[in-house]
Amino acid sequence: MASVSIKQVGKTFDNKQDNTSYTVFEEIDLEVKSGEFVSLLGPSGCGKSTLLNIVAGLDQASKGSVFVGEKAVKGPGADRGVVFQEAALMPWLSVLENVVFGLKKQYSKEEAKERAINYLKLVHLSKFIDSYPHELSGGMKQRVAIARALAMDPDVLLMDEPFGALDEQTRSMLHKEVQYIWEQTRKTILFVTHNIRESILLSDRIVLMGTRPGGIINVFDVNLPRPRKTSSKEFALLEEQINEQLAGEIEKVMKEEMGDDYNSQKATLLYSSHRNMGDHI
Ligand SMILES: Nc1ncnc2c1ncn2[C@@H]1O[C@H](COP(=O)(O)OP(=O)(O)OP(=O)(O)O)[C@@H](O)[C@H]1O
Repeated sequence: MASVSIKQVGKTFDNKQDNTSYTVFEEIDLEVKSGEFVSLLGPSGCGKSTLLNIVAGLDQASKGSVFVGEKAVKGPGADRGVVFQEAALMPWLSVLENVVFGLKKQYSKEEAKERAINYLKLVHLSKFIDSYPHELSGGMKQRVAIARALAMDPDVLLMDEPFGALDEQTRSMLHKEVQYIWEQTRKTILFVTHNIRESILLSDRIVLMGTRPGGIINVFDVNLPRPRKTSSKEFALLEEQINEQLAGEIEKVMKEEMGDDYNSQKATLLYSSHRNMGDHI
């Protein structure tokens, strides 16, 4: 297990074609403690994925640095496992072979197989180890992707909207699964979502990001006992609080994007009746 320290990280994308640049965020400071589950929540385009990719070493910060434990992030590494919205499994390999694939360098054939089977057990896919990706549902594919990441025994699990493309029931089942996995493994988890409920259900802390200028606008501690009930009064209260702040951010973005076409009444109608703003941001 290891902590993640994001220190004064800024990111600017340069567009060489027209010599312009776009600063996503100027300076982000965030400390994710060892074993902590932290969600990044915010409107579309605020830079959640960009920040996660920088921590993953898939993208480079324009300034600042990221540490996993004591080690500075210089690129992708086995200490960080990443799960994306799409499972990206190799279709010509079975479920077992997909998980074994990344383990071949580090482990003997037998060890890799045993390890893969254990992690597929953890995500409750023992019965499907010989199936091929096209025979699996979207939720099952994501469970394979999670097993594949965990089998490498990373210190940190980075998840970028892992359930964003799934239906509500499957998503809800996978929430339970992730909580179970987190309790079993106590990995440090950084989780990108635009779903308020999902973030309250799963996280110890929710980092709310804003846009233009991008950055952290608030951090919410979720001091609710697990497993969390969406029907509880405390849950609803926190949801309302986050919703209010997020709605303000979204309105700001819409105003900028629409300019004179922006109609605040219309926007309020569109957004305010949805507590779970997941589909709208
Ligand atoms: N490679 C790139 N080149 C130029 N701009 C980029 C690049 N990647 C991302 N951006 C821009 O950076 C901003 C942040 O993008 P990012 O995908 O991190 O946001 P996000 O909060 O994850 O959004 P979403 O919830 O829609 O996935 C966006 O305005 C996006 O257009």
